[in-house]
Amino acid sequence: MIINESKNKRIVIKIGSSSLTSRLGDISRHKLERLVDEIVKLKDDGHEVLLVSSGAVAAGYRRLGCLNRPTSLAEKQAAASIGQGLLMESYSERFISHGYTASQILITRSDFSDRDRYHNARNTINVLLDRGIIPIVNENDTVTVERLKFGDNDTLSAKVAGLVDADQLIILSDIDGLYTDDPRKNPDAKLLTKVSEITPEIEESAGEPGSAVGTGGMRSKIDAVKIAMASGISSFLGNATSPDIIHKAVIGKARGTYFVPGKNEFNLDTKRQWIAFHSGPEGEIVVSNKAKQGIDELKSLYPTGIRYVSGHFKKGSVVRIKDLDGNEVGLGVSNYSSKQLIKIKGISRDELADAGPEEAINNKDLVCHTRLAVPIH
Ligand SMILES: Nc1ncnc2c1ncn2[C@@H]1O[C@H](COP(=O)(O)OP(=O)(O)O)[C@@H](O)[C@H]1O
Ligand SMILES: N[C@@H](CCC(=O)OP(=O)(O)O)C(=O)O
Repeated sequence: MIINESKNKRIVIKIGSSSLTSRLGDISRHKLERLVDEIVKLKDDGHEVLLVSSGAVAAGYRRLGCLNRPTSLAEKQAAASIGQGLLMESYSERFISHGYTASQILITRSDFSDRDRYHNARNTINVLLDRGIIPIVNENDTVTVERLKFGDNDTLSAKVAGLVDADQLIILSDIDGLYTDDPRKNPDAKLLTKVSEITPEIEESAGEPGSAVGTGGMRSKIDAVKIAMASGISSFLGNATSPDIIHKAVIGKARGTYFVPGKNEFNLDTKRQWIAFHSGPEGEIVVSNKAKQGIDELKSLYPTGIRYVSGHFKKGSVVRIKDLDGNEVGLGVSNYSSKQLIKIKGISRDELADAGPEEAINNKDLVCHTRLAVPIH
């Protein structure tokens, strides 16, 4: 795998709990410092680095008085409240010892579902990266209710990589990469070194976490890679304990799995990423078969193609687009409120005259599910 080494890149690195913890399940300072030292080499080479780090629960549960990693939500959140500060302290101390500054960013899903807050997060992170700071992102575990959780840091890292237009997403775990099956269960499983399409076989092979501290297992890593691919970002999955793994991953010489977005990938811009992965749709419109075909071809949707409208939404809201059989075919930003759409549905462009924009949904504000084989929301 040959990668242009000379260009300074924007790299998002995700470190899972399993890569930061000892066999007892608490934070291993040695592992953390080794990874920081590797990141420092990238910084010295001129790359911009953003870290998505798990480990808050692992770092905090003992001081909470638990003997083992807790399983109840309230205890996990309490442990994260203690552990997040301790985790950041360890990161900050080590980065500062090398002359670099780290910053903490805690995110909940609702921070991303609001478009202004999404943009604000992007602007803030850009300032930090421009000034050579290493932002360290984690889910804001302590305050997040289950329903509003990103759930795992794998998909969070891919969404952050999209937000900041990263050149590469590096996911470090306790395994050498993606295998044809969970190698802990199947000794004949083979390592896949390059993947340019997430096939149904790959989806099936991706199993549960391999340790008691991991959250999403290979399943959530594949979901993350799909989000990165849809955003046009290359990913790498490898073992955090393998020497010099981060530098080698960047130059394309690491043992692990490289995921390369194929030419046919949709390559969502930031607006479409927001519509696809973050927005909270507020209503539904059902479209004719002809209009559905247009959506599959990523063409704008006109009022004439709309059959039914349901829900109460304002102009500018994201709506689900369904076909006549009730299957969701896409998502889009409506140029009209639900009230207005009910009035103009089914009418032709000529009849619409000067009542408003010709398109009910502009193709730039449209995400089509058939072109986007990734989990939405
Ligand atoms: N097809 C697969 N290839 C590689 N690992 C797999 C596969 N299916 C399941 N796994 C398991 O996923 C684990 C990594 O996920 P996880 O435990 O959540 O780690 P992390 O804490 O780094 O996020 C591996 O240790 C492995 O046992
Ligand atoms: N936010 C949680 C970790 C969530 C998570 O995704 O964990 P992991 O599967 O180890 O990357 C924490 O900091 O403990």
